[in-house]
Amino acid sequence: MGSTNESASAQEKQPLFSFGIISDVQYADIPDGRSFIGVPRYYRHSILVLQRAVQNWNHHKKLKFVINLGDIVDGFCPKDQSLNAVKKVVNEFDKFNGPVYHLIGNHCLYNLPRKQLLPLLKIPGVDDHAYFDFSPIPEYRFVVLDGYDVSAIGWPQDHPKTLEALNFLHEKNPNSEKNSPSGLVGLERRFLMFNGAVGKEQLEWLDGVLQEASNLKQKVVICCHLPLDPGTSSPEALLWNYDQVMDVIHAYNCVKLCLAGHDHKGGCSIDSHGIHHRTLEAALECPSGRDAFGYVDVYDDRLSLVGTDRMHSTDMCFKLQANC
Ligand SMILES: Nc1ccn([C@@H]2O[C@H](COP(=O)(O)OP(=O)(O)OC[C@H](O)CO)[C@@H](O)[C@H]2O)c(=O)n1
Repeated sequence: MGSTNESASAQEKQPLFSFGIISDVQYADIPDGRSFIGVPRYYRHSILVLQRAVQNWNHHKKLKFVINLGDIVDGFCPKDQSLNAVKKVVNEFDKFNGPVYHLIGNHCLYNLPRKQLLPLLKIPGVDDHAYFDFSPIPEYRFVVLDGYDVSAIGWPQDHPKTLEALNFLHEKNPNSEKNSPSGLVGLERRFLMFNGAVGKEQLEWLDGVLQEASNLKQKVVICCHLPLDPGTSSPEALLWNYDQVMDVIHAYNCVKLCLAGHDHKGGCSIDSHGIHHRTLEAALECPSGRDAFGYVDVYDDRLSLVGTDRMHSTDMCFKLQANC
């Protein structure tokens, strides 16, 4: 009897706060198409998904902020329309009655260079980097990683980061088309041009942030466009140095969830240290009338993703036996 009452009262517990989520809108004013492997993509419809998401988030009334996990405009957007397309999507996000935190993705960088993109997305990074953190309540901290810190896209062609990325790809991927995983085996299939890495300085910054969060007894949610755990993603979508990033994260006990986009089908996993990983289903892959967005209720002992339509709901307890 007691346990029934206890579980009823646990379910009635109010969240500490909630936030909205969406990923891979990849809007473009072009006809429907398909991904390289043939999955349908609805470039014009995706902005309607975003509009319905914003309506839903505003209707909720208690969402503290929204996180966009990246790729707001598709690489097939005609380049003379890129700026207007980015502004158009940002304008839709701005209809949310609260702050919106944007992450950059590869498709954003196919359209605009970092220098131009970051101010449009109001990303508070330094020196054209797109990593930052914020603390919506004293008990929680959000860490946004820049997965294209070392990357062959977005930086000027002669930039040291571009050269570092090209050298890395040359070493790791023998194909002349560096977006092709042909011949690469297992997790090596992540060494593709449309991915990137977290650089040394950013790794040191992450370590410092997690140290500080631990000292403050804060729980941490990591956000990165590129997934950080092979259990939640195809090998082709992983961050090049996901293992180095996870080594830093695993040195502390404060991280509870890693959120990602990029691998459009979505996924979830719990890693060897009990950290939840959740890759979000893409707005771009919603046919007419379908949706993929959600919000997360944050508690002191769990995070509960409430998904709409194609975005699955996921309850993420801070224990190994979480329902995922
Ligand atoms: N085998 C492949 C796959 C892709 N490409 C080309 O790479 C560019 C980016 O691909 P795209 O599928 O558009 O990237 P997304 O960020 O939307 O999705 C990431 C994946 O879902 C990760 O699993 C594009 O130009 C493709 O044509 C390729 O050449 N070879």
